[in-house]
Amino acid sequence: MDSARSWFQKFQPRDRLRSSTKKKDSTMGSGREDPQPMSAEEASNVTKQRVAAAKQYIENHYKEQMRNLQERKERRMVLEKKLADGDVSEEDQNNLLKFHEKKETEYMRLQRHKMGADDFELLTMIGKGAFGEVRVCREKTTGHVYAMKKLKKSEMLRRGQVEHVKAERNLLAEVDSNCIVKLYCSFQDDEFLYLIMEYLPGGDMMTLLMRKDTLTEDEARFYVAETVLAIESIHVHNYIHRDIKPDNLLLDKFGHLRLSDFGLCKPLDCSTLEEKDFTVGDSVHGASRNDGSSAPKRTQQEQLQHWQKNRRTLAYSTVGTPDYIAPEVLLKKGYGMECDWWSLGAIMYEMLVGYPPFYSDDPMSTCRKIVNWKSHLKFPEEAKLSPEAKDLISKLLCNVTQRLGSNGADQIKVHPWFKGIDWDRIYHMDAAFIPEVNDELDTQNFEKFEESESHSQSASRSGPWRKMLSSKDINFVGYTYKNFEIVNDYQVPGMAELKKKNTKPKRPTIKALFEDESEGSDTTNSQQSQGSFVNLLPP
Ligand SMILES: Nc1ncnc2c1ncn2[C@@H]1O[C@H](COP(=O)(O)OP(=O)(O)OP(=O)(O)O)[C@@H](O)[C@H]1O
Repeated sequence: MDSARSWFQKFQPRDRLRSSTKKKDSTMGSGREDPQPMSAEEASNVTKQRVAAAKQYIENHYKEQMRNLQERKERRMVLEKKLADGDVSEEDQNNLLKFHEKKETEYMRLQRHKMGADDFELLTMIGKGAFGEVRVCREKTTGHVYAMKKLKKSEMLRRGQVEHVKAERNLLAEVDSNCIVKLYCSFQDDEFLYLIMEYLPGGDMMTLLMRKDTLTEDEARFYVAETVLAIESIHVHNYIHRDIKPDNLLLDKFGHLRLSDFGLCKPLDCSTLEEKDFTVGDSVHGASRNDGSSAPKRTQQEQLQHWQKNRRTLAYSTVGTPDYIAPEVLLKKGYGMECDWWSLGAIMYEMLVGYPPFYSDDPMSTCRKIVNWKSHLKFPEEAKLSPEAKDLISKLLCNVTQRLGSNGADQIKVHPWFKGIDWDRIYHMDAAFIPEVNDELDTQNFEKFEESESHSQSASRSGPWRKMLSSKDINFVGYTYKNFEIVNDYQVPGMAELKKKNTKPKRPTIKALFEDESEGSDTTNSQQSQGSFVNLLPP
């Protein structure tokens, strides 16, 4: 009953909330003018919105309860089966089952706990995007280290990214794969949305490429192959990323790759260009006027230096870099999963040549080059690419209908450039580079970011104030989420030995026992999204 009352209060029509705000303002003597009264029509629209939000809230709540129950049953069954199939003594089996139940209880407790930014100690900033920042953080009660991505709600609303951010949260919660960054929980306060993810201390591919200039074909083969698996793992869940770029390819402490940043793409606004700007490029005339070919001719080395000089500015700009976006996405003519394979081709080119295939001095010229790719895709002699590498890139950077991968990732996997790759074992093999990581808080593989003066521990939103803020917002209903994995590393006396005994070599937690060997075996969350990171399933 109490919870029913609290959701009802949460979704009170704004006119009611207004009267209480007014009172507060006058007692505080804020000097603010009273807002204009709402018209009857406005009030009715607001009420309708609130009712719809409340309905969604209740539906989510009950769906979630049912799902939790079902998932709990399934987790127990999976564990029992694993224990029965595995070589585990009876005593260990009992301990593991006890541990499992403890974990379930802890998980239930956590489900009830209202998480907030002040549950975490914020540490080094490791990433900056158009909508917020990413930081290493430590959970105060457990001491566990995570990466916290913090996104400004007002900015998401202003740029129409609400559906995208929900898509990101949904996908991360739904797809359980080695190739995707793991989401532990998500929550919100008045100002921000938060994603608490595993911290991947190996850095990102953008930083690796800036440090190495180019990769050998063997090194590139490793990363391209893992990217193929990552893209495949989201496609099988009917998602399209649409904005795959080196900044979104993260490396774990062993150097293995994980895909991240789902849904916050910053589509370059090409609407100021006319269609003819895009379509004339195949001809020599078009190429000379609109495609940036009037820019000075540079050697591969000069182009690489130029690219590196601009790279970070582009990455942190509000527009982002269009260098990896497929032409059909830029032209807004409808696109499918093939667009992610185009991005793979552009990234592979950059790994081997040093800069992306359509790099130009300004992003608009890059867009033009991309849509006129036929006249612009060139392999510099100096880069000495093997014929197989050129062939694969050319089969990825081409028309949708001819593009490799249109009929599934297997088309790409059998390409001769990947000869010798053991697709089933690549995530268990040594990575091309093993990153140097000295401790769990080490951030040496990331760029250094300057702290702005305003940064302070969760600022005024922490402490008792949090409880007083209305922490939900109708635009972001359903954002809050907690993954069962969050309790995976909770300490249980005597478990250390068991953990050692029962885990696979590269997964030093008891998690291995709860996991299925196959990718994407667990579907944990509701799916409903659109936008840059698209779920093709009906809601
Ligand atoms: N889980 C993580 N572990 C380690 N580093 C991370 C993690 N998530 C993000 N980063 C770092 O932060 C950077 C920005 O992250 P991300 O791309 O998700 O943020 P964003 O605000 O969505 O950026 P964009 O502007 O590209 O959309 C990444 O390039 C990476 O360096």
